[in-house]
Amino acid sequence: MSSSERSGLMDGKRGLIMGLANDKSIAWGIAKALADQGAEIALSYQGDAMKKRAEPLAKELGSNLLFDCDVSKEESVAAMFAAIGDAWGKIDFLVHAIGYSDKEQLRGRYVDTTHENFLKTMDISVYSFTLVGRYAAAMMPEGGSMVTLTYYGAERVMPHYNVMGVAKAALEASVRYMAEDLGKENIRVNAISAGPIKTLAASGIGDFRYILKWNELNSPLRRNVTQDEVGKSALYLLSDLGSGVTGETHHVDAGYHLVGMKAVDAPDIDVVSGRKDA
Ligand SMILES: NC(=O)c1ccc[n+]([C@@H]2O[C@H](COP(=O)([O-])OP(=O)(O)OC[C@H]3O[C@@H](n4cnc5c(N)ncnc54)[C@H](O)[C@@H]3O)[C@@H](O)[C@H]2O)c1
Repeated sequence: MSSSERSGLMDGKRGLIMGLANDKSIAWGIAKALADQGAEIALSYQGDAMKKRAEPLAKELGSNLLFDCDVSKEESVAAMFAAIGDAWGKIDFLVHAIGYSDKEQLRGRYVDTTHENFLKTMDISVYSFTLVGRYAAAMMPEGGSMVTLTYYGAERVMPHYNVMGVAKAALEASVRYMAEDLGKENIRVNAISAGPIKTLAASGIGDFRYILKWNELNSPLRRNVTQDEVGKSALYLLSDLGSGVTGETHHVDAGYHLVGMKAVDAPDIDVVSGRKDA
């Protein structure tokens, strides 16, 4: 949706979007879609390396609430929410677009996942949503809406997704439990299951170009989705348009999740070239 189609769906709403790495981030696609509709946005990134990319993006949105927050440290999360509380008092929405696993283990066999990486992956990719959801809910006295990002590798085995698939399955389950816990407070909790998109995090997954090409050739829409399309779906879930929806995992993947086997008209491809000459 361009600003010319602005309908003010998010006028008067304020919230936090976590997981900004650069302008390819899904967090950025969502931030743009919400800002276009009038939302006031606080943003978070992690670590000095991301700061120089995050600062101009925050400026572009006119946001002066930009935080360096490491979700594996509760004191970092607490400090950020305290600062947002000082500035705004309350919030209406939260976006969690954060995931992590050692990229050496996003190839090869799942069964070889180390204990250390299993725990770290679960901490950053699963527990952190529960943690920030708890802090955010405390700042939503009149209700609100939360969205996290997941992937089809939670439901089916995907090449190289390994421990991230196990983590995303746990994340989707935690969305359902959080939806029940917070529903009585008029807080909705949903996940968007996005199709593959070329981002910093995705580049750590083995053979990602092959996965991208396979989805493009075999999804019902015969293409991949964009960060802007994920942004538009997040707008639906975070605005009043999604008022009756909670506990849902909503696929924004050009329909790939319903596919059972290679499309008859799709060319076969190989991992090395990305596409085999028939
Ligand atoms: N790109 C895809 O193909 C795709 C598909 C489905 C779901 N997702 C999910 O979307 C979300 C956003 O990823 P993205 O693809 O936009 O990539 P990205 O690299 O732009 O974003 C990932 C973010 O996670 C943050 N992060 C990692 N460890 C952190 C920590 N300890 N504390 C705070 N932040 C931390 C990074 O700083 C980064 O901003 C992730 O949950 C990812 O699994 C991505």
